[in-house]
Amino acid sequence: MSPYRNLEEYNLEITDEVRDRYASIINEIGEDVTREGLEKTPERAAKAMLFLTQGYKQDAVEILKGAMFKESYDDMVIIKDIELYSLCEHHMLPFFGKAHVAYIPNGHIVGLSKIPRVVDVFARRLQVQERLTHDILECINDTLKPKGVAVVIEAAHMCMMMRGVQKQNSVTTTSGFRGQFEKIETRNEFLKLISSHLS
Ligand SMILES: Nc1nc2c(ncn2[C@@H]2O[C@H](COP(=O)(O)OP(=O)(O)OP(=O)(O)O)[C@@H](O)[C@H]2O)c(=O)[nH]1
Ligand SMILES: [Zn+2]
Repeated sequence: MSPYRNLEEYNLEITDEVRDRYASIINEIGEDVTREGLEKTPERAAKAMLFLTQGYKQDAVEILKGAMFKESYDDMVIIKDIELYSLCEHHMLPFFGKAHVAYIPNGHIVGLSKIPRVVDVFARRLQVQERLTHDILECINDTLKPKGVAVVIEAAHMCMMMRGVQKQNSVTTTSGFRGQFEKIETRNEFLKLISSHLS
């Protein structure tokens, strides 16, 4: 089953303007938007773009606040290998990979599923990988107010693969650390755990 819910569930509506602009682009590149295979493409493309940028309409703080529970557990919580798909703001081409997120609770834990949801809220916007990393980091830090938070993102950028420099195997890693993760031992423990296949 697809991990993604359908568009209707998100209550997204495309506008005629977005659809018509996709039609113009298709014509401009030398295609015939009236031929059978392309007839519905402007609408599909508009829907896809709306889906991929739905993060602008979502509130990551509300998502976290809705599932914070008082709990005295104060060791590291790691959610690793969260798949993410975003769009680079320079070319509007995908970059995709994995996010690894950890926090050390400070009186509250958060529903586990909310961390990947927060990743999606910020990933489904026009982004650069660095800002995406910090958006996730600062949102968790400011809302949950943990003793520490860490975010690592590893991603491949289609704008570097399909075009431009055309490098197929380069992966970009970005990271951010706050609170106790600024201490080298805590940071190293986190980095060791996300690179382990057993954790
Ligand atoms: N730092 C950063 N750069 C990114 C990201 N996504 C794409 N880029 C880069 O954005 C830059 C835009 O550079 P420009 O020289 O203005 O654009 P360009 O002529 O299309 O560049 P090339 O990709 O080198 O052909 C490129 O170097 C991309 O690799 C990202 O998430 N973070
Ligand atoms: Zn790009």
